[in-house]
Amino acid sequence: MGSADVASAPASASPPSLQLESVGFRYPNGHHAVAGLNLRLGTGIVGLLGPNGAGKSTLMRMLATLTRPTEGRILWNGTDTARDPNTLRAALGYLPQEFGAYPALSAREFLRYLAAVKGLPHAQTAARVDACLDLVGLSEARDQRIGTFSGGMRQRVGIAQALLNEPALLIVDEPTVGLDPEERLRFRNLLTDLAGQRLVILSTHIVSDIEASATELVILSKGRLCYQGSPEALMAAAEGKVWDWTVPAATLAEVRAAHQVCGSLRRPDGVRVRIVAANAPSAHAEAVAPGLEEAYAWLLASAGGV
Ligand SMILES: Nc1ncnc2c1ncn2[C@@H]1O[C@H](COP(=O)(O)OP(=O)(O)OP(=O)(O)O)[C@@H](O)[C@H]1O
Repeated sequence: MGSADVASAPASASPPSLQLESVGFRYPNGHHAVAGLNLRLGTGIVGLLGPNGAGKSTLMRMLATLTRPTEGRILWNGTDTARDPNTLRAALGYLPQEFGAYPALSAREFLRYLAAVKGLPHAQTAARVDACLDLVGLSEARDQRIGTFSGGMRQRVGIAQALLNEPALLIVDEPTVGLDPEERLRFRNLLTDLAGQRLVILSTHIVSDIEASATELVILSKGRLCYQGSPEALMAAAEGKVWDWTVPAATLAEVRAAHQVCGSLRRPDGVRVRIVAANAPSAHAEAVAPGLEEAYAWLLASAGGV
């Protein structure tokens, strides 16, 4: 199988459907980390965004069937994942936040080992492993020990292992943490290539990770859904709420204390700040078209969830 086939052809022929009905999760200490989530997701790249502690990892672990919701139901193609986790697991590729690869093994050895653990038919393993390594751009390095890899290369090994079973559902948790800008860009492009007929759920608190790729956004704040929809609609909702204002450098601390500043740029005539606010912070401030980062900041500010 060529790499293009690997990229575009998940195991299941029918389009994926993931449905959450009033899903919640309460930790044993009583902390309600996720509450009342209703979602319907199909093919595409879903960016799951939220500030630290919003409940993203808790949700990802429930979606990956590592924990069960303490409230509500998660349905994969109509099957309740609490009653029958194996239907979803057979279709799942998962790259957790902490991905442990064995540094003493080569990428190829490691993937062959995982293919055996995942129960892939032995006759197909060698070709499948090489196709997955090819897809993530590690063909040339496949016989090198993982211990010698950069952070970005290790993350690509993580994606390759998640693709072994041709998943219809690919879940990736905070994949770009610790990567340099070039590796981040490469990783983002890879995820875009992988979308095809899959549902890819990418959790992050970094807006630029999903800016170019997400077809849909799911935004959590304090365990609750505060937005589901397209990036374009989120930006449209912030229209007229983003301001460009040049202030004297000496007043910057004061401006930061009084307003929500989501960017600043030093200029010879002062500091140009980007502010999200319902009304103009000054008669000298000018409304500008919101970027996704600013629209996200506006949503969180207006939801009181920053
Ligand atoms: N084992 C646990 N017991 C109790 N509370 C927990 C536990 N794990 C996480 N939490 C709490 O649940 C909430 C959601 O945590 P979670 O890790 O899901 O958030 P997150 O959005 O993934 O954040 P981050 O981006 O920091 O990983 C947080 O308030 C966190 O402190």
